[in-house]
Formats: sequence, structure tokens, C-alpha cells
Amino acid sequence: MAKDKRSKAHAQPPSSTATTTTTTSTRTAKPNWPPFKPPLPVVDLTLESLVEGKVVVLRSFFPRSLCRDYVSFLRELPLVTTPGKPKRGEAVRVNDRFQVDDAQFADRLWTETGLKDALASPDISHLWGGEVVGLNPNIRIYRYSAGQFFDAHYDDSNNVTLPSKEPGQQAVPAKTTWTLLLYLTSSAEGCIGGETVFYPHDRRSAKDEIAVSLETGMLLLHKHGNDCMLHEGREVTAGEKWVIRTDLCVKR
Ligand SMILES: O=C(O)CCC(=O)C(=O)O
Ligand SMILES: [Fe+2]
Repeated sequence: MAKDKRSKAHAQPPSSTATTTTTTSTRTAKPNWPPFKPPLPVVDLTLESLVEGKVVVLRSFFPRSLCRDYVSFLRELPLVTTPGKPKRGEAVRVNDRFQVDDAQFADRLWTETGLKDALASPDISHLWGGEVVGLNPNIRIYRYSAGQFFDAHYDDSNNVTLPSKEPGQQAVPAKTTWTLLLYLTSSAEGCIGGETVFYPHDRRSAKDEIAVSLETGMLLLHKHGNDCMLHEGREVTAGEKWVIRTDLCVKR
């Protein structure tokens, strides 16, 4: 697939049908996300590089008990099955999704998990493509059941604005530079398949593939935008793959 004709995983507007507990301060209904219990991080968060400068993982970012709590909670959200036939230029993506603009939850994932500190470490801070300022408020939840997958594509960099946290504070203009995937299930919960597979040479080739197996509670970060590797979410053949997706943001 040529880069100029590449299929993109387009961001979509937040779903207006997202209903659970509603906050009164915004028009978008936001889920009443479970607390991070036990307090995070539960392990020393050390980055493991899978592809130099392009793919890193943090194992046990969420403990298994918290993943279980999240999956129970997320399955009550109004997930919508994506159409099998994508719009022109979009990747075929067959899964059940929920999407919400929730800056508060993005900030909790950033500051209450140890992630902010782990990524700020001076020996790795050059990776992120600028001054890291937080996570994309556009939170996406994916559930893949047997037969579902996310076909090969590249992820775009997007401009976002991180809202002010306190009165008097300025909103921060930012852009996304890395995709963040948090796996909530794996073979430990009976999910077979569903690997995130990277193709370093811009074409699907079993010879060159780098397949990352699901691991419950593992966070995967991969560089996106111009330097994005072609990648896919391989078909799930049994059980359910649950993922929380957002993006790392740097100042623009
Ligand atoms: O589910 C996966 O393993 C990949 C998801 C993905 O590529 C995306 O969200 O853009
Ligand atoms: Fe992607």
C-alpha cells in the first residue's frame, strides 16, 4: 500500500448517544469510569522497546483485577458495531466501539497511573516528538469478538486542544504523536488471536511482521503520523479482546 494512498483510521466525532452518568458541566455524556483501585502504578513502570523509536510497551500498567473491573463496566456502555464496508480511504475495521470526548478521564489516565512520570524520564523523553502535555481526550473503547479485526492502516496525527484544568489556566494547543493501546484481556481470559501486528516495510508480509501478543494490563505505545508503521489488529478467533485507545499529545 503506497503511503500517499494509505488507509487511515479516522477520528470520528464523539457519540452523542453515550449515556451513563452525566456530568452537568458539558453536553457530552461521560461514563462514570471505575476508580483506579488498587492505587496505580502497581509495578515500577519501565518502558520496554519492541521496535527502536517506534513501539514500546509497559507491562502490568493495569493489574488484572482492575482490567476485570473495567471490562465489566465497559460492557454496559452503548458500544456500536462498525460497518464492515468502510468509507473511501478508511481501513476495514470490524469491531464494537464506544467513543467519548472526556478530558478528565484522559487526565486521570495520564496523572493517576504513573504514566506521566514514566514517559518524562530524561533518557526517553526525546522519543515523543516534543514536550508531552497529556493524552487525547478522545477516548475509544474497542471490543473484538470472534471474527472481528482491524485491517492494516496507518494512524494519523491530529491537532487537539487540551482544556484548562483550573479556572484561569489556558487551554493547551497540542498534536498527537503516538497511539496508546491498553489491552484489558488476553489469552489469560480466553481471548485467542487479536495481536497488534506491525509491518515495517509498508506492506503486509508474514516474513517481516512484528506481532505483539495481547497481555492483560499491558500498555502499548506506537509512533504515528508520518512515521507510523503499517499495522493491524489481527482477527480474534475466540473470546473477547478489549482495548482502551487514546493518543499521546505534545505541545504544538
Ligand atoms: O486493536 C488493535 O490491536 C489495533 C488498533 C488500532 O490500530 C487503532 O486503534 O488504530
Ligand atoms: Fe491503528
